[in-house]
Amino acid sequence: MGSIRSIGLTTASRSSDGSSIKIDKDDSINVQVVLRCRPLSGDEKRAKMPVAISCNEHKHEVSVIQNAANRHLAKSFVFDKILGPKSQQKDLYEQAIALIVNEALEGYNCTIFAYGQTGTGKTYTMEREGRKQKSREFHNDVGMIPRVVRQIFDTLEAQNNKYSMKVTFLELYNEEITDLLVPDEVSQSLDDKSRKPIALMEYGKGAVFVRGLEERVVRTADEIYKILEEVRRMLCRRVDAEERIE
Ligand SMILES: Nc1ncnc2c1ncn2[C@@H]1O[C@H](COP(=O)(O)OP(=O)(O)OP(=O)(O)O)[C@@H](O)[C@H]1O
Repeated sequence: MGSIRSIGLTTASRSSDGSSIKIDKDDSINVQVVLRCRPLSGDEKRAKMPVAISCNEHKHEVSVIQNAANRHLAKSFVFDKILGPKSQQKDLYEQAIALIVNEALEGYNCTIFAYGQTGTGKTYTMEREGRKQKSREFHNDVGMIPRVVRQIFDTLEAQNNKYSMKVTFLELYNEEITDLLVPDEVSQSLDDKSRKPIALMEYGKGAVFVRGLEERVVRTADEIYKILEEVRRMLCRRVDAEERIE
């Protein structure tokens, strides 16, 4: 069972003449499912594991190979978009993510999440970090979250508007919500009364929000990268501590 980690960005943007941005009140929900197939890993290749799928990006179709010897295709599935094993992070970003970020900046509520069985590439696709030394340039394998953060700030700065931004960062695991912006040391030192309750609340029409999450005001993309790094380290420490207990 995997966990869901969600980093939330709340932006309020105001044009230079002081009028606020227009938000379309259309409640319709538009869901797109993009399938990304990762290449075989080094270990899988060494173990001579057969390739189990065949991607047709043009037809938006993936076929499951039932018999690897004669490449018999058992079943095909159609998605809104397919990215095959040769696809790069940049391809996914340009073809499926950048547009959603533009919509979020126009005032729509948008969510991007990765879903899949363990080892399928969720962390690689979403979180992978890495910038070339002393440069704004990303390495090729940098994931979606750092790219989204950069696009948001680049767009807001280019518009020369006033804006404010807050981030939240939570983990949902085994039906429990953990606020990742409250360091483990702090959360363990609080007594029950001082601890902010974290609950998933509904407010009409199926919309939900998480009450009691820590929010941090951020002014630059680097401040968000620092938070991501801080949380990544905290999670590594947590995994180490759990392994020591086992
Ligand atoms: N598109 C890709 N290209 C190259 N390597 C990839 C790709 N996707 C994933 N990998 C590699 O496959 C391995 C598993 O990926 P990852 O850890 O991202 O899976 P996950 O879905 O997050 O797994 P878990 O649910 O267990 O956390 C990693 O070594 C990662 O570097």
